[in-house]
Amino acid sequence: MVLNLLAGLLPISFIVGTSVLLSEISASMGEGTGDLGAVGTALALTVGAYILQQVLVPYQAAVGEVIARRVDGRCAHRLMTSALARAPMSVLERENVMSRLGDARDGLGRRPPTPGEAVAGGLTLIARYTQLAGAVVLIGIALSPIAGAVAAGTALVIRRGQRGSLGRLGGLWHELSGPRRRVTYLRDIGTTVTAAKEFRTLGLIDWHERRHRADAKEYLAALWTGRRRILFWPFVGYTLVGLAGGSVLLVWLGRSAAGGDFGLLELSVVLQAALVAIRFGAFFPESDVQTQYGLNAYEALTEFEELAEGSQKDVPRGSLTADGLPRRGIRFEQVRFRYGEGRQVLHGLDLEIPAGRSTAIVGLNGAGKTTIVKLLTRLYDPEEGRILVDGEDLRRLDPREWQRRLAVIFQDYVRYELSAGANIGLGAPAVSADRAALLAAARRAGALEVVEALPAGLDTPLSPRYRSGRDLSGGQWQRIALARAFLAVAQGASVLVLDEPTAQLDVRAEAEFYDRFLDITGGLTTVIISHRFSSVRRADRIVVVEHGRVVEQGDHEGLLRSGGRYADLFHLQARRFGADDTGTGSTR
Ligand SMILES: Nc1ncnc2c1ncn2[C@@H]1O[C@H](COP(=O)(O)OP(=O)(O)OP(=O)(O)O)[C@@H](O)[C@H]1O
Repeated sequence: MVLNLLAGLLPISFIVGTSVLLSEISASMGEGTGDLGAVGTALALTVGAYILQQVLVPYQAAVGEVIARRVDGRCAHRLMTSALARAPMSVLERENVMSRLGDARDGLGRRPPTPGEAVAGGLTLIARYTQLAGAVVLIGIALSPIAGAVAAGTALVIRRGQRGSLGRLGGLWHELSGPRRRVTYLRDIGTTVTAAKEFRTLGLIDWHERRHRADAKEYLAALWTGRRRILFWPFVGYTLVGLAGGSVLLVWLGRSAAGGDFGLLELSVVLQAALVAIRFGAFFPESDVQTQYGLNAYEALTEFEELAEGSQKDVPRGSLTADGLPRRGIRFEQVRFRYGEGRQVLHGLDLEIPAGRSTAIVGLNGAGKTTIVKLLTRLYDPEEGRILVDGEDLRRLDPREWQRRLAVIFQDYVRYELSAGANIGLGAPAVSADRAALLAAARRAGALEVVEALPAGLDTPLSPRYRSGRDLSGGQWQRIALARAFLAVAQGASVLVLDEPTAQLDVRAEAEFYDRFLDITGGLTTVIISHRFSSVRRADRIVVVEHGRVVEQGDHEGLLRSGGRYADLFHLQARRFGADDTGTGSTR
């Protein structure tokens, strides 16, 4: 408050100082003799007020930053304690409460400027530099060209100091991105409803508070030490340059005026022009932060584009049509694959997926089942070996066309915060407005009763964050996702790939799903992935994957008879889940 009071009063002192200065000079000019003493006092008052004002501005900014951090910290703390610990869950899950919680969370996030703001801020520099050029010309004409050069030099040196320090600050910001992400993550997770459930039941609220506080302290300490290192001494240095240049100009001006070298008009012009030049050392709120940080985002964007596009060249983009494929089948031949520099996931995998039949891929966690789907969908390509579709290398097919032949539901499919209809419609955007098609797909997937129980049927938003929105249970979501896949099938996809399609269904729904599955998918090429052996026994072919290789394949009866890995795991799971292990009964 004191700083701000002073910041308000100093410009007034400055006005008084300059007015006294002008009147002293005009009086001395009227008398014909220059009273250097009176002019000097007025000049000292003016310059003093000006210097103090310049020095106060950074303090005002620094104290402002401390206040902002403390108030934000306090608000974030209040938000987190209410969300995590105090508000009853039933209240937290209400649409209007969630929406206010989201607004508060978003409002507390520090948003760096965008590249667009950098461009807009950069344009305002034209005004600043035009103003400087005009001021230099005026000083040059009214006082002397050398004084003009001093004004220009001083302005540019302090400007460079300001901008250079800000640039180095950008580097520090980048360096601290890891710790900053951790603090932001902890703050955000502390204000989400899902975390609130776990944090309460696991008793993590105190842990979270301590962790957030400690991480925030560590991050801010590093940020502020770095800032002081980067900003303080350069600021002192450049300010001294500014003061020296400014003082030279003002003293020169005072002497010339007092000596009667020029009149009131010139004095007023030069005084104001000199101040424009000196002010060039100040921080430009309309452009500096914007151009610095907005460009950080732009640099990250271009670097990302280079990396992404550079590596895109390595990915073959085939052009053969995938229309009607596969007619005979898909074959993985000696496929080897690893994610990035990680360990080998597929070790020479050979796999047949006959067209028009159902293939189940079973195996324990981490065996590589989902990886097979990612290769089949061309999200990745094999490191060695190849995948053939009717004998043609998958890499030679147009990838978009091939992907349209597939209807895939990944294990971690997305639960879109859109209406139930849109969630199903995303399976085939071309018919997403066709309600009959959506309902038919829902019926096929066993999702019709889920849709019908919703207050606005297909139009109900599937998120409690919207008015009259509803959340679904895990199993109900899975049926909606299945309906999405069936819509794609109805629109021409011929390979249906389901990764753990029943993982979240209850036992009865799972049994029902598999009992009906073969009937509703007759004639399609289907690939079902599961780690539950009993559920896929009716598939035409069962492939057992272990450590990235196919270790056994055949039908259920044959695999049981051979007494190998499938039989072992099937019996083990059957005993564990209480299922009838003769291969004919249903899950109890
Ligand atoms: N994006 C990835 N980056 C690095 N490694 C990965 C990635 N995805 C999977 N892996 C690794 O690849 C291996 C096989 O994973 P995959 O998801 O194919 O197994 P899975 O058989 O489908 O397992 P689950 O039954 O648990 O779903 C695992 O060891 C996993 O850690």
